[in-house]
Amino acid sequence: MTTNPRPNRAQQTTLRAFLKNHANHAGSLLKMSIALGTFNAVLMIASAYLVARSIHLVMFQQAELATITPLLWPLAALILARAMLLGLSQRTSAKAALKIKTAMRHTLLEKLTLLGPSYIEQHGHGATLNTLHNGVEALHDYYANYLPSVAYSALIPLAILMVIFPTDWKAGLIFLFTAPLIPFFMILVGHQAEQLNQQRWQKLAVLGNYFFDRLQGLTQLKLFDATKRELKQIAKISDDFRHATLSVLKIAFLSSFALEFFATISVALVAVIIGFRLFFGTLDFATGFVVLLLAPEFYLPLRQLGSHYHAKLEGISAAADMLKILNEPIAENTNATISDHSPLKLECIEQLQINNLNFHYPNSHEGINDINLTFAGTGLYAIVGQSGAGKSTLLDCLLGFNPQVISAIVVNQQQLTQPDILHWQQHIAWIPQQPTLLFTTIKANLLLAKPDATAAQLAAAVKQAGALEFINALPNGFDTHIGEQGEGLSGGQKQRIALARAFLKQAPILVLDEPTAHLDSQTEQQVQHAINEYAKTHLVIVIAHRLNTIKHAKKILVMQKGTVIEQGRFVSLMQQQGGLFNLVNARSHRND
Ligand SMILES: Nc1ncnc2c1ncn2[C@@H]1O[C@H](COP(=O)(O)OP(=O)(O)OP(=O)(O)O)[C@@H](O)[C@H]1O
Repeated sequence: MTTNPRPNRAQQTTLRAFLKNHANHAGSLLKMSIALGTFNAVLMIASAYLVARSIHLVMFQQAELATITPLLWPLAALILARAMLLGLSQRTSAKAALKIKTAMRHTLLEKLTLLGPSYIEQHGHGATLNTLHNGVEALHDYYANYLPSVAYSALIPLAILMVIFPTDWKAGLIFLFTAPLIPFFMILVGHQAEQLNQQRWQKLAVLGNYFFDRLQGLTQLKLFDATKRELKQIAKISDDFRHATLSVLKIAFLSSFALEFFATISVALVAVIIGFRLFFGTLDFATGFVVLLLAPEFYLPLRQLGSHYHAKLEGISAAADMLKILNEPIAENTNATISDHSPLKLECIEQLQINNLNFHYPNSHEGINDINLTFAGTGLYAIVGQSGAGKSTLLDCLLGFNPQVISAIVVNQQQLTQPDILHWQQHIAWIPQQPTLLFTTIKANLLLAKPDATAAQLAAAVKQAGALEFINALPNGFDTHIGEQGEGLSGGQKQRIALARAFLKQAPILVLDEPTAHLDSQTEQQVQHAINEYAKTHLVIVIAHRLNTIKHAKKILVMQKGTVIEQGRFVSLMQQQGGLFNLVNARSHRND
């Protein structure tokens, strides 16, 4: 995982512009929320006038209840309207934030899909998850609270000044000169707080990566008796994070205290001056009382801006991580987007070609070179080679996980482009070495491939994968809940569920990585038979080690050091005594 240095001034401007641009996803909702909030403030000013007038009538003109009733009714209506406006405005801004967060997650996921799994591996699953989840969540307060409060801090004091100046210009002047104190102090502490908050986010990303890694490898850590050591390390990283959080909180408390202090002093100053003027009779009670009622309301939006300043810091720090993902260049065709409207036409696969495929991992010489292959629409193709020969890399490129080289793939004479990737992937069923099974029932896991599958289709696919017997033997059959990553099932059982899911999808291309690795010899035969049957009508590409798989292949592709060194049928390749011959011999020696 890499850590971001603190963004400089130009980058911060970019981050603010980025957050502002994203507000456009719910621009009208945000504007509506601000308009409702501002209208609420206008009603507040009107109710202050009504309250002051009523009290003035009662105290100085001994007015009866009947005299002030015409003032009290509108006052009650104003109070009710204000409560409704406040609720509506908050609801609208929350809705806007939700819309923006959804759009942001969508944009990030699209970009991550384009960048492929290698980007996530390089930057850490925990850190990426942190950006996608905590980062996007941190934007909620930014859009729902901070942005509206920026608008209120300008609009509401302005509205109050507009009515105070004609009423009592001296009080207006006090408001005018004390108001800037609050934003000034906020900017002063904000700079330091921004830096500390950025550091806090970096520490959170490190913590996320560390937790994710250790949780995944918990069993192995236990076996190596390394849990205590790791716990110490986790405690240390958590402590670093705690210190970083406390530093931010210290600044936040300090700034809130200062803002409250300035606001209170300003209100007190107005109150003292009004008091003196009332005492010396240079001001009438109703005017003085209106000013006193409006004084706290004048500073309230500025105080709220101060209390939401933390949301701004969080938003900016989270945006830095997001922008890093979104600005990550894709080697070729950087303007490409993933589209649901791919021009690719694929009713069935007649031919699949890989032309001049060259791929290298970022900052590394490792990868695959000069791959040129042709696959027919049906048949079993086996990819073999020593560990590190480039088999998985080749499959990753074929599956569109490395979008920058997608144009090397030609299907039915159509060259793929980046917008085709999603559409292309829908035509492939893929079973990696460790297939993903979700924390739900077996049935739900199977239906992921074809949500509308009938019970008969489900049973047929499961039977074909040799999984029907063991699923039926489970206490709840298809409704048995399995843990995360298929916890509660054996390796072979997980593999067969994944296979059944692939069969259910009936994709024209089935790609498998070591499909029989975890199976006993009887199940291996069953599964191999099922794969061979599927290959009669579909294209099956498999990374294979077992002789059984290789022998039945229509073509074997032998890889070495990132290139395909030979290809052909088993018997002829063995007769050539080349790469495959050496591999088979080395393996049989190992087994001896
Ligand atoms: N994310 C990565 N970053 C950098 N290099 C990588 C990455 N993944 C793989 N490699 C390198 O690329 C080469 C090909 O790896 P690949 O995983 O494709 O081999 P393989 O034939 O599938 O190996 P195995 O049979 O052990 O799974 C190896 O030298 C490997 O070290």
